[in-house]
Amino acid sequence: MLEDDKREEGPKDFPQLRNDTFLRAARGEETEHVPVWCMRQAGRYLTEFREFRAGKDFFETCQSPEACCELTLQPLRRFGFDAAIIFSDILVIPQALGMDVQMVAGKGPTFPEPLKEPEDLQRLTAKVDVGKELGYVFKAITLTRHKIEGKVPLIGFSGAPWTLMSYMIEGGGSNTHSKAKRWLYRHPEASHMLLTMLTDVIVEYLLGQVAAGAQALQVFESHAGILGPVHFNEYSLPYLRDIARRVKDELKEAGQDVPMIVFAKDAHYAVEDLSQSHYDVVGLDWTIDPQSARERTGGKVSLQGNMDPCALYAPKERISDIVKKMLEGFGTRGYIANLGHGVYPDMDPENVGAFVEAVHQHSKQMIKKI
Ligand SMILES: Cc1c2[nH]c(c1CCC(=O)O)Cc1[nH]c(c(CCC(=O)O)c1C)Cc1[nH]c(c(CCC(=O)O)c1C)Cc1[nH]c(c(C)c1CCC(=O)O)C2
Repeated sequence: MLEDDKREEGPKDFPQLRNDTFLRAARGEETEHVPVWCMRQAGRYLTEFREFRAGKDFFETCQSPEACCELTLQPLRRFGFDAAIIFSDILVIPQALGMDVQMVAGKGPTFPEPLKEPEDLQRLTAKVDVGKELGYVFKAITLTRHKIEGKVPLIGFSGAPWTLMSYMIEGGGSNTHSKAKRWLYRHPEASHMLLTMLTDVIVEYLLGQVAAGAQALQVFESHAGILGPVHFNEYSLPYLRDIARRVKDELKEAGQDVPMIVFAKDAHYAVEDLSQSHYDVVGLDWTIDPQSARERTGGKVSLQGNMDPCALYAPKERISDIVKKMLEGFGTRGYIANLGHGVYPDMDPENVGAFVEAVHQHSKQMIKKI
């Protein structure tokens, strides 16, 4: 028994993958149905999640591989998702850089001492030992890859540089992001310095996740929308590209091909550029029409998204109709169904289940007719 347990610890001898529709769709290959998963599929809308998290600190939960594994698996026990995303948070990177981040109930992530001026960059750890600081995420991924028993692929993720930079300067959520944008206008050099530092850590972090067992990677640029096209092109896109290129180059050398997804929320103006930024999949929020996204990306990449998370408040029959239209807009090839952002905490889990079933049912029928 002890030997078995020990064997389970390493990032090798993983159970064979039984459902690879998500990976095939990411590569633009044919599938029997359109794969589906939801951002924030592990979350407070599930009673079992709330029970498990009750009374525990959020980031302590993130630091426990066993807890992350359990929370990642919870939604798979309920719904027929075609992929799982490791339970963690994008803000573990600022923590690895030496910043204090707390999750405050009712307020969200909070940095007691955010970066105020360029001198504050000196407070950040210059050379982060990613294996040491974020090894708990790698352990969570390895453990989950074993416990998921090959049911579906496991997605690793990271926040993108600009989104992390904006949290580190704002100190938490913000409507205007004016403190972080002030840096872009007033301290462009220091901004690029910070974004470069973050990019270096993110590349190593994503590669570490793959070495630990992640079968796909998603990069969240959740705060893209606050940047206009000019700032996006200067402060987001080059770093997103650099991340994909460096991760892919490194993996190629090792003979590995791990699909990468970029999700730049509210960056509809950048969809063409994102489709040529070395990612396999472009994730979309609901503000962009599926058919026009297809036309604008010209079949160069797979697409993921993009039902309005609020559409899950609709009655189940209506959800089914909305899903059907979405599938018709995207087409069934090179497409991964998802919401345009995370599942909201007050969502009825049954409606999430209805979404998953509708994607499978309609897409199977559509593919049969082709
Ligand atoms: C911006 C961002 C964060 N974290 C993340 C993003 C990018 C995606 C996005 O745009 O939403 C990424 C994230 N956070 C979480 C995941 C886990 C995997 C999954 O999607 O199921 C992922 C992929 C767990 C989480 N991260 C968080 C929760 C909810 C809090 C809890 O469990 O107690 C979960 C399930 C907390 C969190 N963490 C963050 C916020 C804004 C919040 C919400 C705060 C609140 O609503 O109170 C930062």
